[in-house]
Amino acid sequence: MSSSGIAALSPLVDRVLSPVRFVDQSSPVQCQSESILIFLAVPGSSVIPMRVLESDSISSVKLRIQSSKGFVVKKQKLVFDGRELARNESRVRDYGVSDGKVLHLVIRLSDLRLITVKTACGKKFRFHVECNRNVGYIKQQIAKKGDGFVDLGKQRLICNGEELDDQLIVNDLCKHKDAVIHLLIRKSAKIRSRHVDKEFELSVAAKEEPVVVTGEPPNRGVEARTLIEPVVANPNVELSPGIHEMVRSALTGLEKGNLPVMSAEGSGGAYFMQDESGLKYVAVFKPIDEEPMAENNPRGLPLSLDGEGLKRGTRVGEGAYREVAAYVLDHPVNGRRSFNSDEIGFSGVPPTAMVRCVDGGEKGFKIGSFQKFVKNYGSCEDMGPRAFPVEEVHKIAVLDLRLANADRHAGNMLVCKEGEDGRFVLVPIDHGYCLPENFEDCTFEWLYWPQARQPFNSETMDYIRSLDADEDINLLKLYGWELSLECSRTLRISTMLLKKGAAQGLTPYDIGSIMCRETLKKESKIEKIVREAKDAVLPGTSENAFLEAVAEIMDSQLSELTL
Ligand SMILES: Nc1ncnc2c1ncn2[C@@H]1O[C@H](COP(=O)(O)OP(=O)(O)OP(=O)(O)O)[C@@H](O)[C@H]1O
Repeated sequence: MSSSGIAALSPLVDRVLSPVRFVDQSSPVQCQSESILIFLAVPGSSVIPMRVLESDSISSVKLRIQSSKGFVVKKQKLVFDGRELARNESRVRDYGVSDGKVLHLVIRLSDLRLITVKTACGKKFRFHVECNRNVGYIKQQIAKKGDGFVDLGKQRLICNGEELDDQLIVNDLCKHKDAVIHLLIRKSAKIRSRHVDKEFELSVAAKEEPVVVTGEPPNRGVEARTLIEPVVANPNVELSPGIHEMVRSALTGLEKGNLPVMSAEGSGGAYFMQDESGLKYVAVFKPIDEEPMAENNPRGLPLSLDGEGLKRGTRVGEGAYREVAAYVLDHPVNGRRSFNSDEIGFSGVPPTAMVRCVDGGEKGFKIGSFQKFVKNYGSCEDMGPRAFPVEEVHKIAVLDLRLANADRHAGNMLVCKEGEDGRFVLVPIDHGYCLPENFEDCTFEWLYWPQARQPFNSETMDYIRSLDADEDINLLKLYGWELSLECSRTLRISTMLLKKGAAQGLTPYDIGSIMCRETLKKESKIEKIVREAKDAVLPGTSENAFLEAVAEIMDSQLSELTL
């Protein structure tokens, strides 16, 4: 990768990222007038100006960020005006992005190290490097950023008495806690390096002294004094032994001093809780106050102005409830989810509960979802979908269709292996945006997979037939979450669509295509059905009568479709 591949996020930005394209000679004026200057805000650094065309697709903008800044497209999340620019094929202007606007870029936290170089005479400059850069690259940056005062050829980096090879990776430098690194320039100067939170600090000093580099991953929010307990709104709900065991194990881990480790991925705070041995993760804790656009979000996302979450029809601070709801509603094949059973659900959502975690912060505690950690081989983002068994894809499709999930991207399906033949098993995670108030942002990664075009098998059909949205709403109420009218309407309509569609022999693809918008601006078939039903009933009509109107319109649309 070229040297421009780093996030050189100094206040003096080297150059504006400008669009590279084949210009249509016949309409140069139009092309120019579309060009706008936007700014990328990246946590912990100054903004990056970027020139784009309003007609650029989101994927092409991400590609340009990748080629000039090095952040892999798959790991980027762009947020504008409180909304994730989730549809890669949509255009910049579709999301209302115009000249001078700021886009927030969320990337993997652990991928960056902020390097601060201080000279003996007080000169200071900073730059970022990614963990996968090597020592030679750091030297280049020091030479470049230091206005040539540190000649490339005269830099030497020493660790444990041995000169570091230029090929050594930054991540390996920070691997061992308390590693001591000397960076020598000519004979007399040296650079002191220190790993502070996610920063990796180097300071050039006149005489040599050993300094400490810690290789700790960034860790924020949850601190050493943390203790955990389940939160149950209804005293009659007895949590299952498996959930108690998960909490107990994380608690023992904390008591032993095994602190939560912040995940590098995701747009909210997610912490891996360790067991007593410190060798195993047992759970993932996602505090409410660190959700995207919540007050303590650690990924640099701004506060939501109107309380709406990153996806339309969701609320900031409700993500943890939705996570728990997805588990509670994931009924086992042979019956309903019951409080004190650990039976795995049809779709395999890992056991999830609400917990309260005492911490050293201002409030003294954090509340959030607590989900069993699932050992995995990566996510569906890391491999093509062809190898996944059809029923594995269908079980996730059923869950997403029932819950109108607005965040089923490939990174939210973990890939595991089972049995002696190493059969692939998919585990759905991250349900903070399920059961939205409307269908606007529903997107399903699996929709484009070949398995989605296969019919449901008989076991899945039986399961779908057994679903009952009213029962589900009552179950959630028992757990302490009374769904709003809008969210319960979503659950009722999506369950209705799944049941009716499956009964008519439609595939997950067919049903998913009714639920998801084809493009950002074009309403989906389900939205159209809901709109027509609203138009058809009189104001003040009961919810049941409204749902009957939805059912009637849905029936006629489905029969048109099957014809
Ligand atoms: N139950 C789990 N078992 C194992 N790993 C998990 C689990 N839940 C989450 N993770 C890991 O933690 C990371 C962050 O979690 P998650 O995706 O739920 O966070 P998020 O902030 O909601 O992300 P997103 O930006 O996708 O909405 C995931 O990428 C995944 O690697």
